[in-house]
Amino acid sequence: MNSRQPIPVVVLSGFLGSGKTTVLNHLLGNRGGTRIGVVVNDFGTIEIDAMSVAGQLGDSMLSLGGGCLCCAVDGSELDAYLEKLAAPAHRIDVIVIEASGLAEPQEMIRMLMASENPDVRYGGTVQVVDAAEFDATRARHPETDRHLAVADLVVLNKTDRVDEAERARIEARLAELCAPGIPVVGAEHGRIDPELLFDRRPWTETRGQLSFEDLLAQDQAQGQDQDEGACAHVHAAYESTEFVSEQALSPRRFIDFLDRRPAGLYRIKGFVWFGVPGHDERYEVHAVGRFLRFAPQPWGRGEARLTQLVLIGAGTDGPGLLAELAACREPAPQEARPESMWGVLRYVARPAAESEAEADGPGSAEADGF
Ligand SMILES: Nc1nc2c(ncn2[C@@H]2O[C@H](COP(=O)(O)OP(=O)(O)OP(=O)(O)O)[C@@H](O)[C@H]2O)c(=O)[nH]1
Repeated sequence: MNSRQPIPVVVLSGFLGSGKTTVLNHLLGNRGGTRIGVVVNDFGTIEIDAMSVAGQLGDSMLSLGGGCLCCAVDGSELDAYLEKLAAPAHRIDVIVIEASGLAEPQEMIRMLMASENPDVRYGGTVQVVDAAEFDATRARHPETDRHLAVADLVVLNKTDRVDEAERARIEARLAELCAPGIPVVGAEHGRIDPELLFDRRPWTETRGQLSFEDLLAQDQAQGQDQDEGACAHVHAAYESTEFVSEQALSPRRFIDFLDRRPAGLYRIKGFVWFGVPGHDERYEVHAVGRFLRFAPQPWGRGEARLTQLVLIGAGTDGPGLLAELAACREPAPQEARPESMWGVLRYVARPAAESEAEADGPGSAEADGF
């Protein structure tokens, strides 16, 4: 007989680049004694998100790349993952699924509610919203409103990138789009109170605005589209291009490539090796819309020097992008002058206190890529 309480499974969703991995890393770094199991679902086959959280977790993380978990129609794949994490040996208190930035949370909820695994139970959906991209994301993908409607908690992230008035406007809009009484928590860099997730009595127990029947009805409504081969999911409109290079990239040519990136190329993430003397770190890169950031990090011990990028966009020319990136390769990076890194260094995030102090100073908008 199963004497354990079922482990709550929380779905962490949100559009591309909204800050899901950042929230997850914050939770992992502030979990106290709580043991978190994590399932990461990367849209591309290069598991950038998984790499970004792996350091903190060891064997209580499972990653799935190459497509959206929400497309696993019968949920057996997800069930298999949850079963592994729920094994008593892991002593997990809560499982968080970081959905891909293009996932349909309703599908994941449906699968979790339909799961026959007695060791887990659906524990709610957290929807991460990028305050700076709020209107742009809704305009491009009206489906995101549907995602807000099933959320049990909304994290309005990147509040540092909007002013008070804009934040108030977004909050008012969110109150209309979410189910009544759903909390909207503002956050900078995903810093939310972990208690919101680890509470023994999760918020969903009192909300429950979405029944299993509702989800089945939604499914049937979508079924017709799917029969016709027109997947109703957001990600049907998006394609992912992946670039890997063992050769260093020229910082100047790469910045030039980024400056010219087409509007449809909505998200770039990964790690770049420039190999310029004095800058041999691995540079994590994030582009979300026109926003661009680099973060230098040390290479792992024995880690191969490599550039790995995932580019996600709508109507992008994959082979063309790959050709442009191939042209950024630099066969002799050790001969490059340190100044060639200046273009990259302009986009390196400064520590929070420093960037707050300089927020009104010259160049801060430039560094955000505006
Ligand atoms: N200015 C600012 N940047 C943020 C904040 N939160 C996250 N970011 C940055 O936004 C970028 C995307 O963050 P991620 O956490 O990778 O977003 P994600 O939702 O996991 O992205 P996908 O997995 O591609 O959907 C990174 O450069 C983060 O450092 C924030 O509150 N303020």
